[in-house]
Amino acid sequence: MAQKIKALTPILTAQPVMPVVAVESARQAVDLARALAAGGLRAIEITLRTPAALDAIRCVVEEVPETACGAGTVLNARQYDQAVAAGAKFIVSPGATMEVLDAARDSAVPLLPGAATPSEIMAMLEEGFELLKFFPAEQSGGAAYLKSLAPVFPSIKFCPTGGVSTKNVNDYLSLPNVICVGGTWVAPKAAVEAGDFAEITRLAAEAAKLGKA
Ligand SMILES: O=C(O)C(=O)C[C@H](O)[C@H](O)COP(=O)(O)O
Repeated sequence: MAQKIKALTPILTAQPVMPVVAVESARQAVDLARALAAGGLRAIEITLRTPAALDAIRCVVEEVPETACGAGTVLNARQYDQAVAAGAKFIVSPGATMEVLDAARDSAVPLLPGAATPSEIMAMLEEGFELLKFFPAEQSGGAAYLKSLAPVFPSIKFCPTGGVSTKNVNDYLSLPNVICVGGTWVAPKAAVEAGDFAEITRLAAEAAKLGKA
């Protein structure tokens, strides 16, 4: 098994919801990670979609040790290595390329690669990856689509991300092939910009109570 399942599983099973965030500064990321952890969400995916992301990962790893800080939107080996150097505990990719899979094989830091179709899932199985991100979840067919994959791919567990919200989260979490979900709703941009971290703690606490973990 190329995937470091033993390292990845505890991170994905510790909480039902993985907060996916894009941060403007390292300070904002630290405040956010603390607010989420206070609500019971102690893993966070900081996407490499802002210039502050790598610095943010570095600071969260140092200053919020109770949080498992991962890097998201990792699209190539260079970003994989940069995220690992920043201290990321796990790497998330919206899809999967041979380059990213090779980077994962060479690293102690586990990868959650993305897949959305049966052929993509079969390619991941061939490469030894069984914990997958399902992205973009809602837009690709949602919980009904994932449910139909379960009997065909019994060994695969997904983290659906993209369009998951309080409205549909239970549809996903009730499926046998869902290990957790990813989403931005627990850290809304407006609350982050307003510095309303109490609201984020409240949303995190609500999310932490959902089924699964
Ligand atoms: O950049 C990535 O690799 C991502 O994972 C993108 C996220 O899945 C979406 O940002 C989810 O956004 P929501 O639909 O608001 O929950």
